[in-house]
Amino acid sequence: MTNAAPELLTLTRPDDWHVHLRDGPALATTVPHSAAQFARAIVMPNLRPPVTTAAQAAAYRQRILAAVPPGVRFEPLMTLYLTDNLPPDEIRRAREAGVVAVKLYPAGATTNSDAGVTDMRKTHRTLEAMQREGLLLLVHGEVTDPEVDIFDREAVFIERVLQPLRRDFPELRIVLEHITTQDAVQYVQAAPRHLAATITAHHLLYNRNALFVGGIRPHYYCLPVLKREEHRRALVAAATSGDPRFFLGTDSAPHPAHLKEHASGCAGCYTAPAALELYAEAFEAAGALDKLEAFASLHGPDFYGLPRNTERVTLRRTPWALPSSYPFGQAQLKPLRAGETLRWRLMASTA
Ligand SMILES: NC(=O)N[C@@H](CC(=O)O)C(=O)O
Ligand SMILES: [Zn+2]
Ligand SMILES: [Zn+2]
Repeated sequence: MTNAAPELLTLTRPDDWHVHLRDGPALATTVPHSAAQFARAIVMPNLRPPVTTAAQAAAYRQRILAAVPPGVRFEPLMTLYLTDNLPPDEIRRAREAGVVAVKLYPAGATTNSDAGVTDMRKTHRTLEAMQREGLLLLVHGEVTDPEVDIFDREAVFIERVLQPLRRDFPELRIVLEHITTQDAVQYVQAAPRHLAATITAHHLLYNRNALFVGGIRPHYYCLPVLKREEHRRALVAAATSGDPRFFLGTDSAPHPAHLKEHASGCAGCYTAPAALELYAEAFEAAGALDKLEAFASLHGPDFYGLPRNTERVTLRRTPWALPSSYPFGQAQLKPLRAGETLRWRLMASTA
């Protein structure tokens, strides 16, 4: 196998179906990184305050576009943040403004989720409107019940929240974001239709040991938190299986380095600058580089009902050192694998 491994890997230009670009001066760092890697990205709405109206989404989109480097094609796909009182009327306005999806954060589940949903029943009329207007529901799938062990919160969410939700809204298209467990893989595989999942590069590459190698390592801390090796293996098997219900979503989630290296460090891994390289590493380790294109570039647009990209990109097997940090407004931003050598490198894309 290894001596047949390719030096170059060319694929349809990929998209990122889950990314945090943040706002303000952060966009000068995050947007060029994502635009160098991806043609389109589903932009998460967990700003402060969150993006809850069509008008806010349209304005945020313009700020993102203003940060795209000249000559680069990058299309931000906008989302709204579901709250207990997002009016059903806003869904039609959102669709007309080009918003493609609404994001469910259980209140308190993750970064900037305090405005999230406290009780699903409060959202039912809005979910009906989404089902009618064809907007997707994107889900941070963890319960917040402090009685539930943090490593079980995804599995419990599926049983307590997702299962009833799918029964009540059978025509709603749902993406279970950044899945981390074998339970989630099996649940998605068992669903006949309208359910898919994104998988991050870091959950394909690491298990929970990575958080504690030689001391606590905050740059490996994200939510949902890394899980046991058996779960990582289930994610790799799903991503490399060719099953169209699994596709790429980096969940690249930048935080200033001083707030990650902190007594109460923020959750989120910044992977955008080398996202495709990290996925290639995970697929290569599984002997499945031939499955990367479908996962990274084909399954996502197919599920969202959007055209596939026509440009191609090339990855080259050549060692290079990832920078140890980037400027991030007044702060520093440390990517996952800061200063380390990567095996693959993305070359410029071609038409
Ligand atoms: N993944 C994370 O750990 N953090 C994300 C939020 C999220 O996607 O849950 C963030 O916005 O920082
Ligand atoms: Zn999340
Ligand atoms: Zn996220």
